[in-house]
Amino acid sequence: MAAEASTAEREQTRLFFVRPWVFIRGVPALKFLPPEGPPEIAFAGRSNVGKSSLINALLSQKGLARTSNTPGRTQELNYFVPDGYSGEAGDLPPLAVVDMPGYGYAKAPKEQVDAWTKLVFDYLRGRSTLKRVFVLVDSRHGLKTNDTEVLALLDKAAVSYQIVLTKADKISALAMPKLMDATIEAIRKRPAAYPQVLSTSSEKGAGLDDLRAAIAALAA
Ligand SMILES: Nc1nc2c(ncn2[C@@H]2O[C@H](COP(=O)(O)OP(=O)(O)OP(=O)(O)O)[C@@H](O)[C@H]2O)c(=O)[nH]1
Ligand SMILES: [Mg+2]
Repeated sequence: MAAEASTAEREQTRLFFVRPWVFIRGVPALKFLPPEGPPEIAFAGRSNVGKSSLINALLSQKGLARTSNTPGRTQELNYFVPDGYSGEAGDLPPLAVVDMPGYGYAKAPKEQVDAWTKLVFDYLRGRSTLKRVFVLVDSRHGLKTNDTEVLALLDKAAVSYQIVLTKADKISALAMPKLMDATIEAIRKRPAAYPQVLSTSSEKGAGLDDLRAAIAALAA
């Protein structure tokens, strides 16, 4: 259960998310990253878990991040910032949100999968301004081996991460508490894991306010 937020905290969160956000840059390789400076948060997870959909739902902007039924939709590190900032040196936003290519998609050509995986892993372990990685896990599947590999990498690099169980509307109300308990147990001893696990549905809007509050707190 999230701690009760004060009225001031709730107002800060609302103001943060009420403004429009814009796409500023797609990064196909690390040398194209924007200058390091503002705090960044990233959405990582297996292909098709709902990373781009969750960003759109959080920012209340359908179509901002491109989504698809077909895994492998997001192919670059896509940067989103509040409107009015270019993200260039001297015009840095209070926070950048990064949508990432998914990992674990076996059907794309091998060179492409290898390139995405390298990009994702290099970014996750090497970006000093990365405040937290939200590792999204499909509620129907739970943590898989390649998720655990990513968690191990983040533990090793000491990058804070938080698990978000996505597509909560796809499992029964009875199954969710069990999955939640199993997930909390699975991360209990992981050094860089944030102990609170969130569940969301981009489709139904569930869990979004808790995630927004977590993000606004990271930008403060
Ligand atoms: N029922 C339901 N479907 C969802 C939800 N979130 C995403 N989806 C669907 O899942 C599919 C994948 O969503 P995306 O947001 O494109 O997933 P992604 O993780 O960004 O995928 P890649 O960029 O390919 O790695 C789309 O068909 C979405 O409509 C949700 O909360 N509930
Ligand atoms: Mg995507």
